[in-house]
Amino acid sequence: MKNKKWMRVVFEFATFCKWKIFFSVIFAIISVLGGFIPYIAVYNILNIFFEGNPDLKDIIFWSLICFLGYFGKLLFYAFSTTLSHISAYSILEQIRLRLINKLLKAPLGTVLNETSGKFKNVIVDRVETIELPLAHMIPEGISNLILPLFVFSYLLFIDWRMALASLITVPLPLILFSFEMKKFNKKYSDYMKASNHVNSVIVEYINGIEVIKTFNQSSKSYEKFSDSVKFFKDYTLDWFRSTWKLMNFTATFLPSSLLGTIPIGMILYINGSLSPSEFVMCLILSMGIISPLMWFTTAINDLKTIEYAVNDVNKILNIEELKDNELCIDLKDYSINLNDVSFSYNNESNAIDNITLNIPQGEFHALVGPSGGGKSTIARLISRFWDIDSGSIKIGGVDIKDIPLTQLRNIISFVTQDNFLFDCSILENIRIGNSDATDEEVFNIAKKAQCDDFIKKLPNGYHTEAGEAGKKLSGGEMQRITIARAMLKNSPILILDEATAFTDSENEDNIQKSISELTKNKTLIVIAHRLSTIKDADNIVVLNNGKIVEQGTQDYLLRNCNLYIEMWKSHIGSKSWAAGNRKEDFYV
Ligand SMILES: Nc1ncnc2c1ncn2[C@@H]1O[C@H](COP(=O)(O)OP(=O)(O)OP(=O)(O)O)[C@@H](O)[C@H]1O
Repeated sequence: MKNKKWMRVVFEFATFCKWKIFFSVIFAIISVLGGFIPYIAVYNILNIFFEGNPDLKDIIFWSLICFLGYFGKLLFYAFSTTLSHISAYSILEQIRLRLINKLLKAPLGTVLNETSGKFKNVIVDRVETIELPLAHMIPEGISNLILPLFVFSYLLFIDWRMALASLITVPLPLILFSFEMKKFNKKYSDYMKASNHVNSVIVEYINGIEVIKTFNQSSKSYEKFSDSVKFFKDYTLDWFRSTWKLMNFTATFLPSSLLGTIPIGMILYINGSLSPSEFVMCLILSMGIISPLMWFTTAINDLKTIEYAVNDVNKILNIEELKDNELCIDLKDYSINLNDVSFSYNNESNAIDNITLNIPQGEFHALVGPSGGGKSTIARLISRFWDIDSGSIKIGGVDIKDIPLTQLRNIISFVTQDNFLFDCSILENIRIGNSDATDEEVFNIAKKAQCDDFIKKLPNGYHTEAGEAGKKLSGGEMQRITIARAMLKNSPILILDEATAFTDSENEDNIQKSISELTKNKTLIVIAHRLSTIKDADNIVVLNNGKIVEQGTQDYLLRNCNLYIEMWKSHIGSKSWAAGNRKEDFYV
């Protein structure tokens, strides 16, 4: 979807419920007609009185007509608003489904690069702001536009001079209002910026509350928070102050049509060109023209709200999707080949520079090197979080761009240090790895992943909710649950990105046991800072500044690669330091 105008986008989403919208419009028009009937009835009742000798039957008859008109108006208004609300919520549902679908099809890297708060803000909050105006636009817009037109036409029919007199208060506020509207777009855009800033500061404040308290930053960060809240209040009040005189003048002067109809009506009545019933009727009708039109002053604001929300939605819908294939491809094996691969995140410097790497099926390869060397980037590119800029990445001899994304996701398991648990039971959290797995299979896998013992100790065992359990689980235990999940998935290629990064040695031991179960007979890529965890790898690739410095077995690297030797020494140093300076063998 290119940068379409926001109204077109709304219409596009509205097409699938077009009949509901159509009938909402029809019912709104019928409701307006119903609302117009009392005017006719009142005119007739007035005539009966002014003609003298009023007949009670006629008055009751027109009163009933009046009542029926009101009843019809309310009934069809209810039908119209019901349909318009159903349509609005259906449109919201469609927008949200399209957004979620887009996040699935967009490059994972692009999604992860954005803060989750931003997506949540658009998908939940901004989309919600569309509902109210959208649901009320049809019934209220139609009745507030068509009813005054009918009333004005009826007024014209009774006496065209009184019809014009009823508009006497319109020109001045309209001219002043149109001047004010010239500034509206800019003011609204600044208002939205200030509002978004407050939102982001609040989200940052809540997300970072632990750091704020730990580092005793409460007064400083509170200042940032209170400043932005104050700025928002000041801006909104300034805008309000700059317009309140005009708005109040418009709100009181514009609907005062009696200022025109009473004096002109008096003159016409005295001249004898307006009967008493026509005079009274014109006064009543004139009061029903302008007030409904005042609704459009608030509708301008509502339209802007929709415009901004739809534009935010559009930004997400415009994210370029990864090209995908439908048909599953036969792969000869699960080897991985990177051939002359280069990739840059920002089109400036290459995070990965002309990397060539062959990982035969079933082998264990490790990526090591200083921070920022490109280890995680290689892992993400093999999983196709992003498409590479040049070269090729093949699995089983097939370019990963030609492998359907669902197939690629099935053959690769990516275990990172972010142990995300969904808000469901531990059992279901593990079952995410394979939704067809039976409870027994989940229990067995949990045993292999060294999870069974601690899960059983939770209040409801495997049925404990992850949120409740999360507070009682250590980082290492959560890690083993995600490893169990990956074991259940049982995909032929495994990527472990710093999987043991933040665990103590006791936990590391358990994790190592679960990892060795997980990795049996798999093509394995491990990114690790703890070199002891990858010392048995078939091949260790040392990366620095996006390039391969050297590769080989641990023995080979300890003899030939200075960078690896330095890394190994510092690893051994930190290990022995952690163990109370007990010197360990150089080869652990
Ligand atoms: N999402 C991103 N957007 C932009 N640049 C990125 C992104 N992720 C990484 N980089 C940059 O790419 C380069 C390689 O980063 P990468 O995360 O692959 O290194 P690494 O070797 O895994 O580092 P570490 O050991 O610290 O995790 C770095 O210069 C980093 O700043």
